[in-house]
Parts: sequence; structure tokens; C-alpha cells
Amino acid sequence: MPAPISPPRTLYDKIWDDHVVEEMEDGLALIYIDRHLVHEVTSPQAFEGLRNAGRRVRRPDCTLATVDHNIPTVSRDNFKSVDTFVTEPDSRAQCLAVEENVKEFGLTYFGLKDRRQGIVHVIGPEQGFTLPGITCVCGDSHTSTHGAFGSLAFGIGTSEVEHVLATQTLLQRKGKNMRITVDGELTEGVTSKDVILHIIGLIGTAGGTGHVIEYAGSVFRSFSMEARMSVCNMSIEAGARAGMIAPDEVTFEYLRNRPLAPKGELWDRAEAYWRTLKSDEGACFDIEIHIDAADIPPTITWGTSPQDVAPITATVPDPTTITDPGKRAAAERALAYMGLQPNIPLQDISVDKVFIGSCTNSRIEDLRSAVRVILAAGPNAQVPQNVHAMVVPGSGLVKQHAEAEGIDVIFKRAGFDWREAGCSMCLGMNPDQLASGQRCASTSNRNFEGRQGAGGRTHLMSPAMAAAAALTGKLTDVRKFLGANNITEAPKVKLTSALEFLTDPVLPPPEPQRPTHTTASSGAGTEASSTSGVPKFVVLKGVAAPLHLSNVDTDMIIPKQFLKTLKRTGLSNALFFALRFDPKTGEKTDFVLNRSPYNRANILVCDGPNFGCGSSREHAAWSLNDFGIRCVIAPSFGEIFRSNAMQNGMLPLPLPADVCKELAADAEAGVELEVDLEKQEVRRPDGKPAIPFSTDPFRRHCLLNGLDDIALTLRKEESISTFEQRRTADWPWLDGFGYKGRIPVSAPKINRKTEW
Ligand SMILES: CC(C)[C@H](C(=O)O)[C@@H](O)C(=O)O
Ligand code: SF4
Repeated sequence: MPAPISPPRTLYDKIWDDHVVEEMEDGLALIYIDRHLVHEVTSPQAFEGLRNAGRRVRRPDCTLATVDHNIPTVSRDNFKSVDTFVTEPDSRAQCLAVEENVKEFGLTYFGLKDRRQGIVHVIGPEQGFTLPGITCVCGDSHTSTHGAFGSLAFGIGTSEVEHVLATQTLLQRKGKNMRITVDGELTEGVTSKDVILHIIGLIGTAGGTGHVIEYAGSVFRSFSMEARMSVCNMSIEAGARAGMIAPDEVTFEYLRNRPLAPKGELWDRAEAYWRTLKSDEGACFDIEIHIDAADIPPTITWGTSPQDVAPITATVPDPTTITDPGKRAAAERALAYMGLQPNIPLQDISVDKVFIGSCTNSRIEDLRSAVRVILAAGPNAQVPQNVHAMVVPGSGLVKQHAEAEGIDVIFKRAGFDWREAGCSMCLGMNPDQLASGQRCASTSNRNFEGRQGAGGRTHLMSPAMAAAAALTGKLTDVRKFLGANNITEAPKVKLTSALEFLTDPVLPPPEPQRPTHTTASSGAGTEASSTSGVPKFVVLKGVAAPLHLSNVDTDMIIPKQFLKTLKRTGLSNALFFALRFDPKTGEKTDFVLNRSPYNRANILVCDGPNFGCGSSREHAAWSLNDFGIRCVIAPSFGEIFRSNAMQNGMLPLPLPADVCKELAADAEAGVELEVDLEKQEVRRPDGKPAIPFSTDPFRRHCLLNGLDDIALTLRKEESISTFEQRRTADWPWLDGFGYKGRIPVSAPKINRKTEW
């Protein structure tokens, strides 16, 4: 009998299938995680959970930690210790906590004295920690970046970070497949950033919700790895938890000889496997989108959502021309926040700050692309006195590489501020922030209200366009600037290879300083109750607060300054902080949650879609919980928020938009609602019919019984070990290969500065 022919599969299907440890009921699966990146903001509570339960980190060889969000980007020339260098106490506490935790649990760590330190999503690829075909997670929404290598990479919340540390697995439900194909030739001045901004403008910030996006077509094929990373990075802004591009020669070339990439015979085996990682002919995509490259202009954002995009040649949109009332209200609110009048040309808008950096655009090619604009502007090009333009390389190695090419000199000569690596003004958890009312041309990925500083105004764009804005002091069409010069032309600098900088010894992870119990023994036979105590959710009756907003991002639910905590509690006042408290007086505003009876609401009814989009901060769920809100009803949710909420015993309840509107009206009228998870219905008083809903059976079971995922997963020790044995046999390069004490690549002499 001929062997059954397996149906064609997508790239995502293949990676998923290769990582299923155990299929469970209702499409839920336990999947194995190959790579875990850890940073200081979303890990303290996870390590604390391990410590309390006496658990160890299961795979230190597959875990890499750094510090990036909180750190100052001033010179480290006089760096002595975190204690003296990080002056803001809460930031310092998080940086010190990660240093303690990596020692205690025996993890490889790139700290502030290590030139490999940098933004998690820059250092993973740089080191070859990120590889094709892997599953990769981090307590950070922009983990989607790593999908550029043909991996399944996605952001998780802190509870899931703890789950991965303890079990090296995650409980997941498979998403749907979406393919975005861009074919043709990009026009002058259009870069990968313009492409992804254009895509987000087209499909919206919820367009990819529930899907993994595969980027296909000649444009992505022609992109370098760095350009592909910029695209996959912003998949989360398109609502998708992950984006990916099939690996090819460009990928292999980038990875060959990276410190943690396989070498010799193992490389050959790995490459043979990686070559199978592409969507089969005829594979089924739930959504297909085709874009003609020629239709993509140099693009920037004008509003407070990444979907608020426009060609740089356009004018500020006029809300009165928008027919949908919800969208019109959102545009009006955005323009008021951004301090913009409708119909004025975007290029008439002045900027106070320019930020070139972030995990989207802080790699060597991004810096080169900005420098090309400066060079094209001529030897006298200068940032005007009233503009502050910062350049923040993504890692210490990017910085060193740029300095070897003389890129820092070009920036500095033109008046740019050349800094040390970190997240910096992308979200301003460190001192790099916008003052209220300041406007910034930024290469980062989020333009949410208050993102770069309370009251700060962000316009997202490519590094080339940010450089152009820095030189003119206004939002500027980079094409005008370049005139006849094509932006893709190389600058007249001597280029060096990134590999010259990847010379640090690759050592195995250190031994834990205080060994904790083994996973197997701590898991066996224990009750599946949470280390942090997941409360049960059965029936919830009480005041429902109405919220008439769309795309409520987690930055809005809880701004960055409250992410510096080491605890999961004490965040009640942080909830919707910028909306609840007057920024000048600190007095309570008339925001709904400040008004009686809503100040004792335990249900939130939002009638706009995409609640909880954006950042993976579990603090959003914690602050709602602390306030007393245990159920959020909305037409749709950001995926990471949804899972974070359930990890904390809360119910995020998606209901049709018209039903949400009705319930929001009930909430306005002050009637109490009753959410019954056992019966799966929302009850209203006054004889109105109950609203039925359905929930994922596994999650419902966990919520009803207050069960915690980690303890449940630890019962599957045998399946996990069996999977690991097969993994070692089939994909031996995934066993933290690079950390096994290989002799480092020999260090060639670096040409320090180049002549100009
Ligand atoms: C701190 C972290 C939770 C967050 C994220 O998940 O995105 C941050 O990186 C951000 O960009 O807002
Ligand atoms: S989006 Fe910004 S803050 Fe978040 S990881 Fe990237 S650089 Fe850091």
C-alpha cells in the first residue's frame, strides 16, 4: 500500500508539528521551547515563583539573559557596578535582581560590562542564539523579531516566563496562517520600515490577531536579515503574535560562524534541515494578502496607533471625512493628543527630538542607512540647535562595529548624540524620555500615548527618514534630501564584517550558586495549585464600568514607570494612570474608574475592539486585578494580554461588538452584571435575556478550579524528557551547543577608525 500523502503544510505548520510534546484535548498542545531570552523587567516575579516553589531552571543552556530596558545609555567609561551606575532606585533594583537571579539559577548573562549586552532582540540573532526552525520566547512582545530566521518566535507574559524556566515548554493553542506577499520593486527611499508600516496601515493593529504571519514575495527575499528583522519585529503591531520568513541563503550566510550557531558537520546537518523549512506548494493560508511593492511610499505615522500611517507627502487626516463614528472619535482623540490640526502637510511639522534606535532599527544597517542621508546632505549637514537627536545602537557589538566603520564620527560631526546600547527612548524606562508636548521622529515601533514620556508625541519612521528629520528639524521626505542619490547606494565608508566583532569566548552557563530542587521531584504528585495562588473564577457579580475606546494598549492600561516593580501586587493606582490622574496636579480626573459606582467595578466592558494590544507586560492584568476588575468584556483582545489575564485567574471575555455596545449601555445605566463561567452566560437584571458565551474548555477548567499551568505541566515530565531525547538525536545543535566551551572564532585585528 502506498504511504499516505501528507497534506501540504505552511512553514508555521511545520515548526509547530516539530515541537508538539503532547497533544491535549480541544486543540491545545504542550510545545517545547528551544530558546528563551530573559530581561530584567519581566523576569523578577518569575524567578521569585521558582524560588518559592523550590524549582530550578530546566534548560540553562537554552536560556540567555541580559539587561536592556532600564539602563542609562550614558557612557560606561567609568562604569564600576550597577549599584553606582543605575541611579534611579527602582531601575537599579530590577537590574540588581536580574544579576542575582542569573547567579542563583546559573544562567548565561550579558551584563553592563559585557560588550555583547544589548536589546534582547538584537543580541539573540547577533550571537546565533536565534536559529531557523526553533521556537523562541521572551517576556517581551517584540520576540516576533526572531521569526525573520524562519522560527516560531513570540512574546509571553511573566507567568509564562516562569512556566518556560521551570518546564521548557508552554501550553499553546495553534494559531491560524496568514500570508502577506509583497512582490515587485520598491521605489526610491522605501525601506523595510516603510513596508511594515504600510502593511499595518492596511490590515490594522488587529489585522493579524490569532494568526502567524508569513512574509513572502520578492521584496522580502531581496531583504537582508536585518531588514527582515525590522519587518517581523512589528508583526505584533499588526496584531499577530509572530511573523516569519522562510530561511534561505541570506539567512545561512548571516548565521555561518556566529558564536552560537552550529559548526562543521553539525552545521551541514542543520542546514539540510533548515532547507526544508518553507511552505509547501498548495499549503492553506486562512488569509492571503498581496501587495505591489510599487504602491508603498515612504511612510510615517501621524497618530497614536501604529496603524495611523500616511505617506510622508500627505497631509494630516481630517476626522470630519471619516464616516465610522468610532474611528472618527479615535482620530479626533489622536490629533488632540498629537497637537495637530487636520489638513496641514506632514512635512510642515517640526520635531524637538529624534530617536534612532530600538529593537526595530538599531542594527548596523540601520545606522548606515541614517548615515547615508547625512553624507548625501553634504559636509555641512547639521542637526539644528533646537533639536536633540540621539543614536542608540542595539548592542555593545553594534556600537563597536559602527565605531570601527567611523559611523559614530559622521553622526557626532553632524551634531547627533552617540549613546550606549539599550532600549532607551523607545519606551523611556531609563532617563531617556520626551517631556510633555515634545515631538519625536522615532525609529521605534510604538507611538502610543505617553509611550516615550508622559505627554510625548511620537512619529514612527525609518532610520533614513529620522536622519532627514534630524537635519531639517521637520518631518521630511527623504527622497528630496537625497535628490539624485539613491538611498540604497553605499556610503563612502570602509565596511567591516560583523563577524570581526564576534570574538568573545563562548562559555557554558555557570553553575547555579544555590542549587534548588529538581523539577521532577518538585512536580511529582503535587496539587496543581499556583505558587502565586491563582484565584478561582466561577460567578462574578457586580458593578460593570463602561469604556468607550478602541485598541486599548497595555501601555495605556499601565504605563512604563510601574513596570519597575519586583512584585505582582500594589498596582491598583497604576491602572489607567495617565487617564485617572491629572499630569499637572496629580488630582483624580473624571475618568470612569474614578467615578462612583465604577470606582468599585469588578467588570470592565469595553465596546471597542482589540483590548490589551501591544506590550506583553503582565502588569496590565495585575493592575486590573489589584483594582478589583476580574472580568473584561470586549469585542476582541490582544493575544498576550488574554493569556496573561487567564494566568491570573481573570476572565477576558470576547463578545460580538453589538453585544458589547449593549452591555456598555447597561453599565452606563449603572446596572450590575453577573458573569457565570460555569453556565457560560452573562446575566442582566430587568428581565433582559442572558447572553451565552463559550470559552476554551481547558482554560475554563483551570479558571473554575484555580489551577496553575506549571504544576499541571510538571506532571508531564515523562513526555518532556522523551521529547528532549528525540530533539538531541534529531537536532543536536539545539542543545545549547555553542555553550559547550568551543574555541572561539579567532579574533582578527579590528581597524579602528576609517579615514574620511
Ligand atoms: C517590558 C516589556 C513587557 C515590553 C513589551 O513586551 O513589549 C516592552 O519591551 C515594550 O516595548 O513595551
Ligand atoms: S520595543 Fe522598545 S522597549 Fe520593547 S524591547 Fe524593543 S527596544 Fe526594548
